[in-house]
Amino acid sequence: MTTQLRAYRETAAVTGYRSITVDRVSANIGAVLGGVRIDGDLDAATVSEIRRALVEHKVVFLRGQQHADDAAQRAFASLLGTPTLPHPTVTGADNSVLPIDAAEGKANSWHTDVTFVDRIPSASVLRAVTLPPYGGTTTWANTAHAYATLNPALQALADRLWAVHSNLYDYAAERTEKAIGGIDVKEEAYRAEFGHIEYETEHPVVRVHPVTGERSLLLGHFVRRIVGLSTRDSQDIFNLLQRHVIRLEHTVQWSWRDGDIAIWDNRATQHYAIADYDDQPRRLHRITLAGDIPVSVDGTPSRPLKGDASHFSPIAA
Ligand SMILES: O=C(O)CCC(=O)C(=O)O
Ligand SMILES: [Fe+2]
Repeated sequence: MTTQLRAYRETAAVTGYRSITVDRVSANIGAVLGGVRIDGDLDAATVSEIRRALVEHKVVFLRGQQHADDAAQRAFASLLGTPTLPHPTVTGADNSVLPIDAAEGKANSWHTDVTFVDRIPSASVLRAVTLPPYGGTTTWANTAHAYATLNPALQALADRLWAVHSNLYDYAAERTEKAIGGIDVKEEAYRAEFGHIEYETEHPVVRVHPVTGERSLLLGHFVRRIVGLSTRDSQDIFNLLQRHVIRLEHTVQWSWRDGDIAIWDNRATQHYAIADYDDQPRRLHRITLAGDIPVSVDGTPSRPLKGDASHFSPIAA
């Protein structure tokens, strides 16, 4: 355990939670927070406890926030971090609120958000707007726990690897899957917009968390290849590590209800939105918080290779 992590854990253990309640959903990831009604006026103690619960449990859930609209969500998110463009290429009606709408595509593939740029978002705040009558759960995996439970020999291997992440990941493979049900025209347009500028960044496969000092595996569906390996070796090593990240014991699955909000630490998680609700409408609104450039175990920062994402910087809340 690093000194940074030990110090962090000791502080957390001594102080406990006073302003909010924190109930684990499972052993390794996820907690429900109580005693919070979101708006822009939460007191500093509550905000700092929410932040702490977030880095400790990786994804936290708030229930009963039916009063919240986009403005309240944005005001709340601004207390936790700095809202940013949700994505360097996707635009929306309001550029800090990203509608996640089934009509425009389904995120049913394991990923960490926006890993193809150097400054990966630190966290996201996702609010249920329209839910299907069945299905439509979201699953998160704890990538720090995944690293911690890897065999030490594999940890040592992963510590030395770097991966290239790109927004032009294998859409063709996705299409084959989609072709079974036919390709939605709007979805095609969304994909065209999403991929119209290529971004590529080299990230360490193991990043050190800037708050807790924990090591975590940085992979997911934007990975194109592992640096220096042949295509086959690259695929095999990716599969070996990615399979470990998404072991069910490392995950939590959330059944959305009206008024729910999920907040995840995008520096220590992957997620997957399960597409098991047929053609029922489903819509959530996401506010994305700016993050910093990952660093490897020896302190080397990620390197952008293609695409200028310098505009992908904090915007005014
Ligand atoms: O639809 C969901 O539940 C999550 C979608 C997603 O990947 C995201 O909001 O980043
Ligand atoms: Fe996502």
